[in-house]
Amino acid sequence: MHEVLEGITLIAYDLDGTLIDSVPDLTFALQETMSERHLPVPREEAVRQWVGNGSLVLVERALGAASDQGLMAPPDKALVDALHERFLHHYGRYACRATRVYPGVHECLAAQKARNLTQVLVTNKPSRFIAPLLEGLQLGGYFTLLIGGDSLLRKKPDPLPLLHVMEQVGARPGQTLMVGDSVHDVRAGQSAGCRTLGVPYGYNHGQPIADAGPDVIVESLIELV
Ligand SMILES: O=C(O)COP(=O)(O)O
Ligand SMILES: [Mg+2]
Repeated sequence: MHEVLEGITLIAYDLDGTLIDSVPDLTFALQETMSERHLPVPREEAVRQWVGNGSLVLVERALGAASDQGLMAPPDKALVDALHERFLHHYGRYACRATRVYPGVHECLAAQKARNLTQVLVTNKPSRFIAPLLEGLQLGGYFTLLIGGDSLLRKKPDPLPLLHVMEQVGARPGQTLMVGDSVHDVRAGQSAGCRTLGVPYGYNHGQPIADAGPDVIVESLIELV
């Protein structure tokens, strides 16, 4: 067993960029959203830099980038909100089209289940997409709790989602490991007093995850088997 799991009873996983590569479908939904308004469509490499703070911020970043490039007027709140609604609509239709589970994820989840560790999901993704995605990718059945970016009053990097899940399952911070791909996961984990583990293959706004200072970095979750 990997030493980072010593004394751990609860593992909280981030979703996008940690368990699944969802950027192709997020990109497609964002492209549909922008193109139906005749706005410039973003490329996948750009979207990869923008994911991490939930869907509203994703739409804001797409509009902000287009306006910074002089391709449109600065967006007002009404436009951001309207496009966010359309984004949610399109993503709801295509969330599982090209999204893939990263190597080692199934094996890791099955191994911790066999060890009787409690596993929960703490993502900034809107909660309505979580269960259908997990079902579609055969990842259902591992998680005791599913917390989305709109489930509680505040989302990562705020510690609230982690404090909530620890309270719900009766785990102390010292018994809890936060696993994620971005600085927001590491900050949330650190602020909640948890152990933190980073993966380098996801989305961290183009920065190495080491810069966020997690306790441990693993190349793949297979290392936790
Ligand atoms: O929806 C996002 O922006 C990121 O979601 P995550 O917290 O699962 O990485
Ligand atoms: Mg993530």
